[in-house]
Amino acid sequence: MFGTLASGELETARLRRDLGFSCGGIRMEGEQTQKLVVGYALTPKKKKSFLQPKLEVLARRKGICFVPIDLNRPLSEQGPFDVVLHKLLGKEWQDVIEVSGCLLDYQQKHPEVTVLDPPGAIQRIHNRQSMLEGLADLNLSDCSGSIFVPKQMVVLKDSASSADRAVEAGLKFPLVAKPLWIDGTAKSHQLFLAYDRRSLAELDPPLVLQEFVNHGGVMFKVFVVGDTIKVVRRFSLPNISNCEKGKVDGVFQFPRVSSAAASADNADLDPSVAELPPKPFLEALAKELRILLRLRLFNIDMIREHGSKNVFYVIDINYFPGLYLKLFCYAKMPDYEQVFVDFFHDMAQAKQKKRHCK
Ligand SMILES: O=P(O)(O)O[C@@H]1[C@@H](OP(=O)(O)O)[C@H](OP(=O)(O)O)[C@H](O)[C@H](OP(=O)(O)O)[C@H]1OP(=O)(O)O
Ligand SMILES: Nc1ncnc2c1ncn2[C@@H]1O[C@H](COP(=O)(O)OP(=O)(O)O)[C@@H](O)[C@H]1O
Ligand SMILES: [Mg+2]
Ligand SMILES: [Mg+2]
Repeated sequence: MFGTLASGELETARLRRDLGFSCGGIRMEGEQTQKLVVGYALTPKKKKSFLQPKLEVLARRKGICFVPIDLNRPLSEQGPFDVVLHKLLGKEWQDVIEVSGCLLDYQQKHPEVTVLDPPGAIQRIHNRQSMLEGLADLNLSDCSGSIFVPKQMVVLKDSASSADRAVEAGLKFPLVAKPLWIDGTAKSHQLFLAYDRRSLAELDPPLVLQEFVNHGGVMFKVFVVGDTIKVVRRFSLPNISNCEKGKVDGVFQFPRVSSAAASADNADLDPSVAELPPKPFLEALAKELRILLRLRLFNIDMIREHGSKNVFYVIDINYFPGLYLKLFCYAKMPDYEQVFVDFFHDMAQAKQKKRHCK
């Protein structure tokens, strides 16, 4: 009956069968009455990776359903939605959000609809300077760790003169050069290591120049979905020794060393490098970040300063990242389907309570 389905698909097919689905059919048994309608505006790639059948099946059990938003029609003619979930980049969605005032009008007419997440808050982390603003001032003093952001400088034009400004700003080489804007294209992930000031002239602004922090070649990706936190280990750039700093000149592009395929969760690593950040610390950090960033769906890339116990640097923040890696048939964030269903279910409960209180 299930032919040669991959294990994940086999499990989903079984789920559908147990729930009374005909394979691929939509007959539903055992589903709750509809509790939450989530309208989504996602790229085809993101829809494919996020709306895995297992997520939809588990969601329907809780009365949560996902409905695609038609970008060619006004939002007000669609729905009604309880939640608008979006991650689109580029002009098409900006038109929906801002130019035609579509999403803003919709929000004003339907204040009860939750927009995940506010476009302005997402915009802030699409810029590698503003994404990290305010993090170093977070009040985490009574936790088992401390958080910093690497010293960095924005170069908007003429990277030749940036060398002097970088030295004046006290930045120490090597520097990681990152595109200032994140636009969902591969270009916004083209990063370089610059070992000396002369090599900066070869880089194309707008950029962020960020001090490289030795961290033992392992980084931590901390996923935040509402109140839930999950942390995974990924391989990262190795330390750069003083000897190498003295010998190497130039600028070098490096690949996406910490992508989902570079999981270090099962690697045998030096605990002083690979030990996960303390849970209370991550909980306190996520709580502060939800307030600072005004986001509920994001992840942060953190590195532990090499040789320290729990001195961490946040180097990247991503909005609602891809959660399922089709290539390896596994969720980048462990149990992401159940985490999201619980997240939306809690939202449905809160909305129901609010309606009853009126
Ligand atoms: O799809 P993927 O697997 O490349 O996921 C990207 C993430 O890669 P990773 O989780 O490290 O594998 C990627 O994470 P990094 O920036 O590489 O740390 C981003 O979250 C990216 O979203 P955006 O384009 O920056 O808004 C994510 O892209 P989207 O899935 O959001 O398009
Ligand atoms: N300041 C830094 N110090 C050390 N390594 C860094 C630094 N910034 C980035 N890296 C390395 O480059 C990788 C990608 O950087 P990141 O800022 O997360 O860009 P992206 O958004 O493309 O993931 C990180 O996972 C880490 O391996
Ligand atoms: Mg990153
Ligand atoms: Mg990123």
